[in-house]
Amino acid sequence: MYNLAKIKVLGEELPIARYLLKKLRDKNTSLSEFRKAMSNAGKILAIESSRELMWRQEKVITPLNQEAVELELINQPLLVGILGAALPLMEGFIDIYPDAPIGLVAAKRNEIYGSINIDIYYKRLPERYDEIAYLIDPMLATGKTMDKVIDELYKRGIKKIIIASVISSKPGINYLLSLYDNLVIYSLSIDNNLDDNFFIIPGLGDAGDRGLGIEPH
Ligand SMILES: O=P(O)(O)OC[C@H]1O[C@H](OP(=O)(O)OP(=O)(O)O)[C@H](O)[C@@H]1O
Repeated sequence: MYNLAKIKVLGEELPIARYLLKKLRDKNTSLSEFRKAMSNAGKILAIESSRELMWRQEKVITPLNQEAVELELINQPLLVGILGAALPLMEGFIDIYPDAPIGLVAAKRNEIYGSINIDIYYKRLPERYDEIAYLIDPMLATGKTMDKVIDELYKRGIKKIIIASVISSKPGINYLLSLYDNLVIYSLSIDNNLDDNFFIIPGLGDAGDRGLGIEPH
């Protein structure tokens, strides 16, 4: 099913990913613990997906005046976060890639006649960026928000998009795969279903409300 795409589910191979998912899914997790777990999820997503970026060898001289050859990024990836749930997850990415430029998009999901419509109401993206972009959002539910933002990124010259999410739904991934054949997706978990309100189940609830500490109105 996922022949041309690359999908990495970190919870299948990294115990720490399951440990973070336990914290994030538990409805009794406090705000500070939730944020910490999100930020750590961002770090492991950033680290595990570093193989998707372009690196060059670079020589350094150690304090013992010895040469060592290690790696440096050829270009910084653009870190694009979808507000507001992505904020604590972005923190982890920024820790790992402190020199990376940041783009922000805010999107609202509107339910109309039993389906979801996306309204992008804020965009702070470069006019052109001919490099790799991360698309960072803890939840990939129907996939419609990501679809809108992917479109914005391709219009700006982005040549490869790495989706980084904490929980993705099977229907949401299938929706994106039906539209794009070259997606790279890193997620801590893939959950099977969406409920009648298009929330991922079992999921972790509303990642925006839980990570920001308020319900908007
Ligand atoms: O895959 P989709 O069905 O498009 O849904 C995913 C979107 O829903 C959540 O945001 P939400 O609408 O709750 O906004 P918030 O982050 O501001 O709370 C989530 O953070 C994604 O942005």
